[in-house]
This record gives sequence, C-alpha cells and structure tokens, in this order.
Amino acid sequence: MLVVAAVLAGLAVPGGAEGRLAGFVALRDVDPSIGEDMRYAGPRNFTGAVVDGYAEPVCLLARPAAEALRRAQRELLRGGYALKVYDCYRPQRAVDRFVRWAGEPDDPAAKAEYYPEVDKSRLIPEGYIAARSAHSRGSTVDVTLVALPARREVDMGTPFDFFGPASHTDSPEAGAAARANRRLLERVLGAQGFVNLPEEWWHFTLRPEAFPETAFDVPVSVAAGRP
Ligand SMILES: C[C@@H](N)C(=O)N[C@H](C)C(=O)O
Ligand SMILES: [Zn+2]
Repeated sequence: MLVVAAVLAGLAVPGGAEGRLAGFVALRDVDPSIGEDMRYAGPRNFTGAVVDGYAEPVCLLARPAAEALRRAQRELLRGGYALKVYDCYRPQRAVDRFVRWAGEPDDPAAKAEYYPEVDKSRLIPEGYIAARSAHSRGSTVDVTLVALPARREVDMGTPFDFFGPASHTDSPEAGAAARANRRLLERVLGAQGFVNLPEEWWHFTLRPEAFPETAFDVPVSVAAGRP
C-alpha cells in the first residue's frame, strides 16, 4: 500500500525482493559488444568519487531500452562504429547525491574540467543535472560512439558531462566532424525510439518508457539485473 502511494506521488521506491529490479537486465547480457565505462561507479566524474548507489560498474536498463540499444549497435557496426555507455539506470540516492554536490562549494579543478562557463548554482536550473532524473526510471542512457577497430572515442566536440552550451546537441560551437558524429548518434538511436536531451549530446531516453512513473532506488549491482 505504501509503495503504491509512493509511486502515485512520483517518489522513489525500492525494487523487488532482495534488491533486484524486476523488468531490468544487464546490458552486457543483451549485447556484450556495447562498451561500458560506468563513470559514476568510479572516481572519474564531476563529484570526484564513487557516487552513492553504484555498488558495481554495470549498465542496468529496463529490457526494452537494452534491446533497442542492441538494434542500434547492429546498425552502427555495419558502418564501422559502436556504442559506449557512461551511465544507465541511476538510483535515486545517486540523483540525491548530485543535488547535494550542486549545493557544495566549488572544487576549482572540477569546475575547470566540467563546468568552466556555468555557475555551479545554475547546473540544475539550466538542465545539466536533474533532481528527478529520467535515469532512475531505467530507460535513459548516457552514450557515445567509438570507431572500430580500435574502439577509440570519436570527436563529439566536448567530453561526456561537460556542462555548458558547447554540449548542447545543436551547438554551433561544435566543429564539422563533431556535428556529423552527433547527428549519426541521434539518427541511429532515434530510429530505435530514443529521444535526445537538447542540453546534452550524450543523453537519450527510450519512448515510451517501460516505467514512466517510477524512480527506483535499488543500488546498481550485477545481481540487481538478474531475474
Ligand atoms: C549528469 C548528466 N550525466 C545527466 O544525466 N544529466 C541529466 C539532466 C540528468 O541528470 O538526468
Ligand atoms: Zn544522462
């Protein structure tokens, strides 16, 4: 009853028994050829530390989103590219950590790397970080392209999680190669039903979402994505 009330109120709810996420899968179990560089499960992210709720570096997604990525990957492989994900399902406690981080004083090194042109107090209002993130609903992914055979990241104009106008998908600041690569990513994912967030070239949500009303809070682990 409490869980039903929480869902109706749009609040975070725990997943199924024993910290599992019913209806979710590990992306690697659906398509092991998609690269994974799970930035929030390690220190190489804007907070500088492992983020709350990332117990293991594994991409978990609602099954339809994982299967749609597999179809996009098949198309990209034919043209000599592949996908690499940076973030997938994000527990609400990680979203809450981002919100707390946004209210903390600047770390000059993090500012220089991740948001040199935007005041930290503006990162949430300007749409770079969400207090209620689609990632927690399991159909959203942060993703880039890599070129085969070396799987080197292609030029996207800015690095992942660079918060500023240059990361806006349609930014005129991006060079010709980056604009073409952004268009390729958007076209191939769009063909499978993914919709891009205009503020971030890397952020895509599969529509319709499998769990449109629910922000999950189960920690990210291999076991959480197993049936
Ligand atoms: C933090 C960044 N990777 C991201 O996903 N931003 C969007 C707006 C979100 O937090 O949902
Ligand atoms: Zn994102």
